[in-house]
Amino acid sequence: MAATNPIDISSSDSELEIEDDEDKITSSSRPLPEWAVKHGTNSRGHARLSQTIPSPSQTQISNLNPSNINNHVQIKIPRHEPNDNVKASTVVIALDDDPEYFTGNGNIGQPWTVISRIANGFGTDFEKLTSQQALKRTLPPSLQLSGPSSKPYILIDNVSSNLIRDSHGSSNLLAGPSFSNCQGYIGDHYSRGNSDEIMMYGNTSRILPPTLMHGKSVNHTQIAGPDGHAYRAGVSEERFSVNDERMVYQAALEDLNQPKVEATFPDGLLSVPLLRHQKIALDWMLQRETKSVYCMGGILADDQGLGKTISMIALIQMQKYLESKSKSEDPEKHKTVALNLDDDNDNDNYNDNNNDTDELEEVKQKGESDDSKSVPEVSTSARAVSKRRLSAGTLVVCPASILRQWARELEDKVPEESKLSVLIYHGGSRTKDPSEFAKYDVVLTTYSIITNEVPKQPIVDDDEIDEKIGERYGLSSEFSINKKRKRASHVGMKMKKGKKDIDSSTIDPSAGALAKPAWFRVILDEAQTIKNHRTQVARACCSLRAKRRWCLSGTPIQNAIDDLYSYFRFLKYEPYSVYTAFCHGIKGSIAKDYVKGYKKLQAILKVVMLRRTKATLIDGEPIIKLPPKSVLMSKVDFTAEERDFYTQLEADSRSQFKAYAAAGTVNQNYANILLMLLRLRQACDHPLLVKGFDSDSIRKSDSVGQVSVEMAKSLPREMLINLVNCLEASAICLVCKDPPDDPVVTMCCHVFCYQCVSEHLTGDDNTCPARGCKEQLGADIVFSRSTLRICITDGYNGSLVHPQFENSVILQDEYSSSKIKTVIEILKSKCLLKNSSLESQSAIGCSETSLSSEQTYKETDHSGIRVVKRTTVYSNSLADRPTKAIVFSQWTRMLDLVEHSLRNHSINYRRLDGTMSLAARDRNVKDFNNDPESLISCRLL
Ligand SMILES: Nc1ncnc2c1ncn2[C@@H]1O[C@H](COP(=O)(O)OP(=O)(O)OP(=O)(O)O)[C@@H](O)[C@H]1O
Repeated sequence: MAATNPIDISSSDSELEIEDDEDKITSSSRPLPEWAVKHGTNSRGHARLSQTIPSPSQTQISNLNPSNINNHVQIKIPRHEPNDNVKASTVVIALDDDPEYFTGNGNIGQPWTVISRIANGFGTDFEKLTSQQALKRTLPPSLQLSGPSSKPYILIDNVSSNLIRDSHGSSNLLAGPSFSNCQGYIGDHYSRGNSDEIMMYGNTSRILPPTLMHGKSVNHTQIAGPDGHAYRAGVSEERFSVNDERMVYQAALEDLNQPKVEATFPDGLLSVPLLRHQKIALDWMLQRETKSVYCMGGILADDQGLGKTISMIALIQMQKYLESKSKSEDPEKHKTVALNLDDDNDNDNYNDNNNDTDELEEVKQKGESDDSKSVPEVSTSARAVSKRRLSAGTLVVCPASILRQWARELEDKVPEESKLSVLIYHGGSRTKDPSEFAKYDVVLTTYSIITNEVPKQPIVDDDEIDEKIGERYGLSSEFSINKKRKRASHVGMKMKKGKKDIDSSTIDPSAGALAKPAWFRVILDEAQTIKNHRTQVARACCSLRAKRRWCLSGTPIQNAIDDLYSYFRFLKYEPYSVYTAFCHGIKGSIAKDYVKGYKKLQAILKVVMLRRTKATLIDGEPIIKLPPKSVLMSKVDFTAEERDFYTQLEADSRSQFKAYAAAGTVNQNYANILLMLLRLRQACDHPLLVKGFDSDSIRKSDSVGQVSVEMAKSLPREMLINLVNCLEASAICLVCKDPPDDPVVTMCCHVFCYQCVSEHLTGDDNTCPARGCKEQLGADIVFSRSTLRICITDGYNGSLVHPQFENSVILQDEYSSSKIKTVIEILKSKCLLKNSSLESQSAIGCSETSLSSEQTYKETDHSGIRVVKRTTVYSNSLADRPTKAIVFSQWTRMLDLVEHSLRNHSINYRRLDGTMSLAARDRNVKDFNNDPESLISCRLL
């Protein structure tokens, strides 16, 4: 959720530095990076390099050049968001290389994102570019080098919505979607997510339509909707890259003719007024829910921070309001409508084949008789007339990190008189009785719980179809379609078989409570979580029985068009919810003629998707007015000692690499080489990070790492070896079913992504999430590869610290590195000074001005007619509010060191990291937002 006027300061490699290095990548004087670029790509076009370390190869490479040590600080002053809660502006500080920080986290259409990913995916392509070419293609115009700049390290970008997304507010960035994105970024972006993206580019050799060719101007009237203005955010013709399919697709997405009708929203249902674009969204959603014959729902794909949550809450409230109105006006009619609402057409067979009908009926009656008075109106209509199955209200599924945020929004944005009853279905003590759900208007739960409790739809056997689509460029379309036809019949058979499977799996006795009811509405927040339709989470979500279905996502397409299939499947958007139809109707059309294909896709999407960005105009006015955002990057110099340390580390790394090369063991040692690169980056943050820990144990040193090292030390060597073998043999995480990111193995020999299992270490439910395993988990019995290896090799910790530095002061906890010192200086200058002056102002009676106000004004349009326009004006008096700061790093060990300095300078802060329980996170987020005591609260991500 948002805050105002964040100032974002991140230290990282600057793009300028990265680009300057391009020539050097190909130079023989850079053997290590050259290898990293070449060998970092596997046979599928994935960059192994990026799967393993959290930074683009170019970033790593620049670290090896002593003249180009990445020790920069970037300062961004982004815009503020509409947030009635906002009491402060925010400073965001990134402490380590974080290309995401420059690129956003995967929004299509962000030029940096796209092009830097091309560079990752096609290391060789990138190598072929001269540094100037690369620079031109990579940097937004405002950042391109055209002669000496008077402000070489000050970047100002008022366009990038991704950056805004990253910094659009305290709670949003820290506890909300952005926090999860941040987590997802570390994991997804650099391992599986990034790989998929690279795969997409690997298949991409298409030429852009003429209108979108690089260097040619785009006729906006051709790509914009009939209203002539919409959806050009981040799409600048200068920025299009040849061969960039995603850009074409972005343009197509933004060409959707968006609705403009605003819903009339009764007073008293929300405690804040809806913004205009939210009223439009509400009207559109009501239409989708009430007027469409099938697929009652859709994808609300507004940009991050535009208020999708509040729009959905408005929808829930509105529907409840309409229903109670209709009931009071015509009770008979209401009954008929209610009966229809119970008709869950995608699972009609459910109870026909269901031996549990009686049981469900019993449960239903129990639910009704137990507490009929407390049953909310909204779900009553669906439930009361159900003769066949238990019904419940709205189910919201979201990542655990934003579960409380949803609860807070439902609490804060709904006035007492119209309160919705909300159940947070999470934690070990959650109810097992499905009839409980019927008592609530809204049930909030997480994707992990859905995955665990809901039987999965069968996987679509699509590999060969995919291959054919991928091969299409080399084949005549006829050949490829014929081939596909054969496959289609095969898959069709499978799907039919699958339908039976669904029915039988739905009555799976092991299914949890969530699988039982027919939900009135299911909302998937951060719906990109299900983008891979093969994953368990996606298949479980698709099995949920619901009348109305919604996907919320600010980044509806992250990797490829295939992402859409998963949404269509969930939404039951026929015929594209059937994979063969999706492949033939959408992918096949694009393969045949991409211009027509994308137009067709636009039309298909238009039906079910509403997307606006922060630059979207309504009647010529931006839907949201934000103050400018500034990005400032400053360079931090090492002290002499730090520089010596880094130079020595680099020299050691080089000679180690040469030794591998001489022995012909580069390939076998690629992980170690990546580790060396990682350590160079860490050395830029604080030399202590390099000492004594391997990469992943550093990241978890304050939680899983240290306690598990202690435990691992006490285990017999054979057991350790067995655990390492388990870890290395397992290619997928048992929770997300993707290749594990930050893999860890439990004592019961189950392998997970660290992030996936961490919920089971700190949450209420601490049983092993592997199916059928009931082991109790704890941080002490979850091991990383490096922990196990350290213990197997009798304490060797992989430290690359040269003996001459063993006792150096820079390797002490108390030592404040140059980067940390700079952070403290920035905090003091941007926050402390300003806030103390504010304090004195308020002492003499200055009042805080309101954040935003609806203003009506008259202006003359082109035809000379006076029109009345409304706009929301956000106060520019941000200077009047205290500034808060967010400091983030990808290494928790670094956060420890920053904390140390914050304490030394008596700076009040709260910490937030992925290892904390939801309750602890929630508490800290609340403190950060509300604590009047703190001049600054820094949350360390
Ligand atoms: N009409 C409104 N009045 C007051 N505050 C609002 C309004 N609309 C949105 N906000 C606030 O703006 C912030 C961002 O909204 P929200 O988190 O719902 O955006 P979102 O589109 O869901 O973002 P994301 O994609 O990151 O989840 C929240 O703090 C929300 O409370």
